[in-house]
Amino acid sequence: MQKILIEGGHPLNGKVRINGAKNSAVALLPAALMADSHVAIEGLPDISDVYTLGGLLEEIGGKVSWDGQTVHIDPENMISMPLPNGKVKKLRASYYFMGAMLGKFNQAVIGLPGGCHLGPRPIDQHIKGFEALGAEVTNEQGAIYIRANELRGARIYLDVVSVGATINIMLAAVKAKGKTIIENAAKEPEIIDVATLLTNMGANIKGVGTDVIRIEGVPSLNGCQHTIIPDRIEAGTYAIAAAAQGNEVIIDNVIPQHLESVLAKLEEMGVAVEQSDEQLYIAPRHPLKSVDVKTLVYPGFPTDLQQPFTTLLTKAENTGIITDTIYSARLKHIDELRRMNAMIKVEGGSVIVDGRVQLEGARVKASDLRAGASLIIAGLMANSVTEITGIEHIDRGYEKITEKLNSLGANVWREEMSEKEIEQFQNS
Ligand SMILES: CC(=O)N[C@H]1[C@@H](OP(=O)(O)OP(=O)(O)OC[C@H]2O[C@@H](n3ccc(=O)[nH]c3=O)[C@H](O)[C@@H]2O)O[C@H](CO)[C@@H](O)[C@@H]1O
Ligand SMILES: C=C(OP(=O)(O)O)C(=O)O
Repeated sequence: MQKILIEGGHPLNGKVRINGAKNSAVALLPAALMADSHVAIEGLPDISDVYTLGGLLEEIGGKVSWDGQTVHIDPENMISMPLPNGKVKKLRASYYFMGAMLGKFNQAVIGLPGGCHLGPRPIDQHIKGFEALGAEVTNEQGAIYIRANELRGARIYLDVVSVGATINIMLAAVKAKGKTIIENAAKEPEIIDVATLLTNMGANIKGVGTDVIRIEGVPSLNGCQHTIIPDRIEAGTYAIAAAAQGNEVIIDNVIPQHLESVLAKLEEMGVAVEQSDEQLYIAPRHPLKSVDVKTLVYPGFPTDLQQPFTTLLTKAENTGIITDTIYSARLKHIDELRRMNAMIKVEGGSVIVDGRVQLEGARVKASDLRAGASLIIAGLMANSVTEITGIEHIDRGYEKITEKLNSLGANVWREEMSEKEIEQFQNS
């Protein structure tokens, strides 16, 4: 088991390249199982979530191989097999095996997903969608059993705008007989990316990126080649790190439109932001102004950048307020930031962050992926060494984070934890 150490205070300069989007990758891989023949996906990020899902595809008989940046999936020998335990519990996106296997085999048995603990994360809207398509769904001892004689298109109104439910219903519906309409659908770029893959496989999907998605079922899906979109959350994390501790940072391989809400907030704080087709240039002008942030569904400010942004606000000149309307309990970073000298209060569902604080290095624990990102940024800003445990969460979503930060001038490294440290970590 390893920890990450950061000697803070070094200014960030230079260029960092962003990899393929985690939240696309984790849906593209299960989607690939629906094809009748070989699927190649280019640019998947080198992160543990991708390997976990690759392992699940292999468990059901798929052949998965890497050729540099491209992952090849041969689904010919895949079979309908229950996946109640093991890898499915390691991440959230294993729930996409529900929609994909239901769509392909008319049945699926999948353990309840793991992933970041952000407060309650129900999947009632996924289930509502599967049932509307004609499936019977039961929850037996922590696994979801889904069976259908035949899937038939349906009109489905999502009571909550959900990324996962939108993608899962899309997966289950692409081969269903007739027309499916998903209303109040989520509009995240990753949903468009998954729909692009499915369309390349022969699916008939219209309206992705709007809140009404129309799907005409097709009898079969062929293999194809697909290139993943860049990770807007990874790009946003580096943009926030650059605003906090940078001089001039260029973020390469990014779609700037995917980050408009975040870039607007950075500009409001006085950060110089320039955009070109595939790059962002970020240069902070201190002192940074305080801002208030409310997370919303896309194209609003993403909940996945709420925790990193909290860290940035500790450096602003006044008090900033962050309200997460998607996951109001996504707060596990706060006590850890307080250990680093941050002055943060939680009041009435909002996080109130005092600026003008010099963060200090401390021993802290990442309890979820973006809490980890917020602590890494705090470590870069702190005036001594920060030790972060729980880094398996960070490795779920950030490719080569220590190498990338060091290439920007940071001093970040990994160390093996001693037995005593592991014991303390496990008991904490
Ligand atoms: C693998 C992946 O893509 N993860 C992302 C995905 O998670 P995930 O797909 O799990 O998040 P959702 O968009 O589904 O959740 C949005 C909100 O809807 C609620 N909800 C969701 C489904 C449901 O059936 N019932 C229900 O009430 C959730 O509790 C939450 O409050 O979108 C989140 C919101 O942008 C991001 O933080 C996660 O990084
Ligand atoms: C919450 C996240 O991931 P997951 O949904 O996979 O837990 C995230 O990427 O910030």
